[in-house]
Amino acid sequence: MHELHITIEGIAQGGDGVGRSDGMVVFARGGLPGEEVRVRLTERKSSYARGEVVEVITASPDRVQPVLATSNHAPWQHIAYEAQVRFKETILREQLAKLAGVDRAPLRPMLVAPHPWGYRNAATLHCDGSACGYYASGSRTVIDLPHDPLLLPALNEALVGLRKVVAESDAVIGSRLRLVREVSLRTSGAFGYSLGTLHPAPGADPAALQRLAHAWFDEVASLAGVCLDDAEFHRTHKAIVGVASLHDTLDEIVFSLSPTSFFQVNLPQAEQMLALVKQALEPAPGQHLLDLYSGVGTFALPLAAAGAKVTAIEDHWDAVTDGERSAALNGIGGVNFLRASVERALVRMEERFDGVVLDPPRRGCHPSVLTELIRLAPPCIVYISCHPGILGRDLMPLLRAGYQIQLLQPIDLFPQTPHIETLVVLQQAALPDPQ
Ligand SMILES: C[S@@+](CC[C@H](N)C(=O)[O-])C[C@H]1O[C@@H](n2cnc3c(N)ncnc32)[C@H](O)[C@@H]1O
Repeated sequence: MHELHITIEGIAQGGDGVGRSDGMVVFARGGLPGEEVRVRLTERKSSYARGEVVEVITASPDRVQPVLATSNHAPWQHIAYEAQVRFKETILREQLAKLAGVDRAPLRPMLVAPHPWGYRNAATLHCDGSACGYYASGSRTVIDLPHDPLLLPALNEALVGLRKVVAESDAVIGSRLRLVREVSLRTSGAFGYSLGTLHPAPGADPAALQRLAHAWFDEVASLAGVCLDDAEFHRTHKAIVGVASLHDTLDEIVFSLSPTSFFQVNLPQAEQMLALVKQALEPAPGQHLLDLYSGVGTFALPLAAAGAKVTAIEDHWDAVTDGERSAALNGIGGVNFLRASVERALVRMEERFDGVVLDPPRRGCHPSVLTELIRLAPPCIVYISCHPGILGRDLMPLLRAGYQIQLLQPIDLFPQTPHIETLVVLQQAALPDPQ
């Protein structure tokens, strides 16, 4: 493949270094601003090209020795943590200026992570029969990863146990990791135990899966259960052995969590985010709040615990069941979960809400959701986004409708990766004084 010698001038959303060659923009994976690099091209279009840095000729002072030899799931591990934070702030500022025309917004400095490694409480690893780890950059080749430094220690303990069982008991299990195409792990920081889920490979022998689950469970003392992802019945995750759900705490609320429900992976940082949501919405008796894309009620339950009535909308079956179970477990009465898509549920709503939390998946909101929100006209909206470009796109209609940004707070939920989480507090502009 063709190679180029370029100087990296900036950093793009997504994390690649950006340079130029003969007027063409080059996105260089692994390059840092200020560096002179040699890039091997992997894709070439008329106006831009993409490639991989294969040699750093002049290194940036922000470059550090990577912890892992290769890794697609920690693509910023070669950047010093302070510089990661700086780059994320720059990308966020640029994207909001470009896509939402927001250039004088009160962008606060990033809330940095106290633990830039060893923070994740959940992960899904791919298995291909001999390797268990993550995909290599831009391919479906699984890179074997015996120890993942992004994970909480209990999850690495579970992974070590799985490998030992597979290595030692090939005869018992029958067919090594080819039995499973993925392994999901979730651990409870509060209670110190974990849950494993096996996603079977096509045609995997059910009896061998059972033997693998039991052997893994017996090997790792902190595993409270091993579940089977039953792809034919998406809504159920049966425990092969032990329990099929786990408890963890956030804001002193105990959450019941099924293997597939979304839950924040970096809980110390999620606590900071929740504190900002509560500060913005000031939940109190007499208020009615709306939590859109509510998951298991990460925001809805603490807001209801503070006395507000909360309507929570979420379309994932298990997440709603988890939310309802957690409300009962904590004696929180004021929350009503609607198991529905936000797009469909909002159209039918007529109530007046005192505030809204909006935490969509990476793709952001369907335009109709923003139109309906504008119709409902809550005085305060807290938008939580994991993609600055999509955030810029979704802010546009809200700003045009008269909302103003009160707070723009990036929170580093995902150190060692280019993912950028941002919390935006929007207030309806005051109506003109009739005098
Ligand atoms: C980024 S997560 C946020 C969950 C929750 N707010 C939290 O912090 O844990 C987005 C959630 O939206 C849900 N979701 C995705 N699309 C949806 C839709 N169209 N309608 C309702 N829920 C949806 C997903 O299942 C997921 O639980």
